Amino acid sequence: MEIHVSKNTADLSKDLADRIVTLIDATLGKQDRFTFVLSGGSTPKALYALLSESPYSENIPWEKVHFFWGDERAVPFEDERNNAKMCYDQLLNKVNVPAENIHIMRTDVSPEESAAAYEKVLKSYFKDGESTFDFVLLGMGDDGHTLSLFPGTEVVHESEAWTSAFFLQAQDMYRITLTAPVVNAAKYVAFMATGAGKAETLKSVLEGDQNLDKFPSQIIKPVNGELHWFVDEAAAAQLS
Ligand SMILES: O=C(O)[C@H](O)[C@@H](O)[C@H](O)[C@H](O)COP(=O)(O)O
Repeated sequence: MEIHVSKNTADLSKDLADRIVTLIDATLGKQDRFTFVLSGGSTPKALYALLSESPYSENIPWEKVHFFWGDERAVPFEDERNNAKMCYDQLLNKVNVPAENIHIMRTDVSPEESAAAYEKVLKSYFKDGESTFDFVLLGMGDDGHTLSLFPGTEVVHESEAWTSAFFLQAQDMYRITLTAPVVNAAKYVAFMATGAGKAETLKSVLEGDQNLDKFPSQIIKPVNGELHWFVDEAAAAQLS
C-alpha cells in the first residue's frame, strides 16, 4: 500500500490526474480498453473537472475508456444526489466518450433489479477471465464507509455476489453497490480522502486494528493489484 500526501485537494487532484493518464497509456500499450470505476461523493469532483479540461482531456483516448460506478444512491438520475449525474456533469458530458462505454447503475428500475442487471453487465464484460477493473476510484466517508459499504451493514461481508442492493436506514434510501470481492480483484485501487474531518477515521482505517464492522474501508485490499491512498495534509494529520 502506498500513501500519497498532497498539500490540498487541488494538488492531490493534479497528482492523481497525472497518474491516471500514465496508467491509461501503459495499460493501452498492452490491451485495447481501459476500465475505470468512478466514485460518487464530493471529493472527486475536482479530479473529474480537471480530467475534462486541457491538457488531460486531449491526452486520454476516451473512445477506449469504459466507465462504471462503485455505488449509486437509488434516486432518479436527475436528482442532485445521483452519483452518475454528478460524474456526467463534471466529466462525461464534456469529453468524447462513446455512450456505449458508459455503464451506470440504473435507478429507473428497482434497486434489486438494478444490482442484478449490473452484475450481468460486469460478468459479460469480464467473461474472458481477465481480472476485473483496471482502475477503481474510491472515497471514504467520515464514518469509515467506502462504496455503499457502511459500518454495521451485512453487505460489508458479502463474499459471493459482485453487486448488492439494500435499504440504508440511516439515509432512508436504497443503495446499489459493488462488493469488496469485485473491487479487490481490480488492478489498481485509489482512495481519495481530504479534510480534517476525516483525519481520525483515516488513522483508524490505516493504522488501527482491523474492525470491518466499524471501518468498512479496511476491507479493500486488492488481491493482486495495487492499493493507493491519495490524501491531503489535513486528512493525514494524525498519521504516524
Ligand atoms: O455514494 C456515495 O456516498 C459515495 O460513493 C461514497 O462512498 C463516498 O465516496 C463517500 O461517502 C465519501 O464522500 P465524500 O467525498 O463526499 O466525502
